[in-house]
Amino acid sequence: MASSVRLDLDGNPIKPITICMIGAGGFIGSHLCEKIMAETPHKVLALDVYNDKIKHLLEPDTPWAARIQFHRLNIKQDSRLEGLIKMADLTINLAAICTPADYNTRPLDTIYSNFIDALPVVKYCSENQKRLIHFSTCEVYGKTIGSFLPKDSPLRQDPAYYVLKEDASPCIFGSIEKQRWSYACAKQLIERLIYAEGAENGLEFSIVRPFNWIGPRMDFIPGIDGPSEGVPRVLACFSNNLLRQEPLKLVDGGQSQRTFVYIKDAIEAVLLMIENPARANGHIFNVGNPNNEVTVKQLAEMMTQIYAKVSGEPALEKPTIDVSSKEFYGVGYDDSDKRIPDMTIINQQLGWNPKTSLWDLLESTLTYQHRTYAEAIKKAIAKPVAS
Ligand SMILES: NC(=O)c1ccc[n+]([C@@H]2O[C@H](COP(=O)([O-])OP(=O)(O)OC[C@H]3O[C@@H](n4cnc5c(N)ncnc54)[C@H](O)[C@@H]3O)[C@@H](O)[C@H]2O)c1
Ligand SMILES: O=c1ccn([C@@H]2O[C@H](COP(=O)(O)OP(=O)(O)O[C@H]3OC[C@](O)(CO)[C@H]3O)[C@@H](O)[C@H]2O)c(=O)[nH]1
Repeated sequence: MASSVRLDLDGNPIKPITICMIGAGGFIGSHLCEKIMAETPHKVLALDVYNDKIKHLLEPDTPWAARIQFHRLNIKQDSRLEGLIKMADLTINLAAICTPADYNTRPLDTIYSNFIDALPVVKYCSENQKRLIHFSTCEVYGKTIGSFLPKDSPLRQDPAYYVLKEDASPCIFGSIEKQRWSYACAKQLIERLIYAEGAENGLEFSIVRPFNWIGPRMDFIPGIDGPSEGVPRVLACFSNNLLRQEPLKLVDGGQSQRTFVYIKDAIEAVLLMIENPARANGHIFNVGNPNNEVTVKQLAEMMTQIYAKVSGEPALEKPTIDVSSKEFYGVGYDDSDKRIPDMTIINQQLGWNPKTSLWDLLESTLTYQHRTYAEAIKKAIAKPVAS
């Protein structure tokens, strides 16, 4: 922990607080807990059904042992939830089903997880006058306005038709049978509910819209620390292919575009929100890196090149294959075409900017993936399958 007094962005000393972090055992939660333990005096009540990704933080002999407590609970059905929120000054809700392969195949679980299960959290924060930082998603923007223009329209090059602004862009989803949008729609409704609690009942809130945060500990590698048939998000899918020396699968040609931000940059933005309530309350924040835009095909090519460098293994002669979205995700899949975050609000309120280039963040992440999984994959491949 830093020994000097921490100051907020307005030069005031920051008082140590207690944070109830729901979903603390996930990808973002694990990095946020790490940062809070290493750099701040705050306490964390870490709630999740799993703790594998934060085990290293829960050892009794760490310098922060008295500041982190793990509570294994499912927020769907646990009477301890309100008490834990009451014990804290701030609640951060990260809990969600948030892998696209689930949105069209498990739409009910997706909607319950992202809307119904989040309701009591909002209610307890509002009733007990506790501050809430809620994790939404960039998917609430859906498709860009530009995607509806003719392919050759010059307006497609105009940022007004594709840059996504918290307070101006519309939310454009596909039809109801495109169940891909069940997640975005549930997240949109919980955002509206939180906003209304702020307007009508004075709830102090901030909403975070992450734009493809990536880095170590994201999701799982199928058959190693997750189900063999499971489909994680693209970073883990491509890592799995590279580790197994298989071609990377490009869904519908990999033409969709994404901006990727390094988890460690993004966590800095969340810490600024935590420690600057007067600047963060009442705002919705895009958190992404507009400079790191690629098509999914370009991402696959970059990851192939970087993995060859960090592993010392030569790249495949044919590193990618095309697969239809119906084959890969099933019926009801649809996609966001392009996601560039407007950075005005986070810049104005918190002075935050991302630092890490896509190349650098992939190099450190793939070094981690290789170090963590290469041996286990080799063993799994060598093991004869039981007949
Ligand atoms: N990673 C990104 O780029 C990204 C992008 C957009 C939105 N988000 C949002 O950020 C949040 C965190 O995402 P992540 O990438 O860390 O995902 P994650 O799946 O790694 O983490 C979510 C955690 O919530 C826990 N959880 C889920 N349901 C729960 C329940 N009922 N009770 C207790 N714990 C429960 C899970 O066990 C998991 O550990 C989610 O709300 C997600 O929608 C993330
Ligand atoms: O093997 C694969 C896996 C995926 N794709 C394509 O890559 C694009 C990105 O996919 P992914 O990271 O899995 O998810 P999305 O960006 O579409 O959605 C996420 O964004 C934020 C969040 O809310 C939470 O993380 C989530 O919904 C996409 O075009 C896939 O089709 C691929 O080609 N090959």
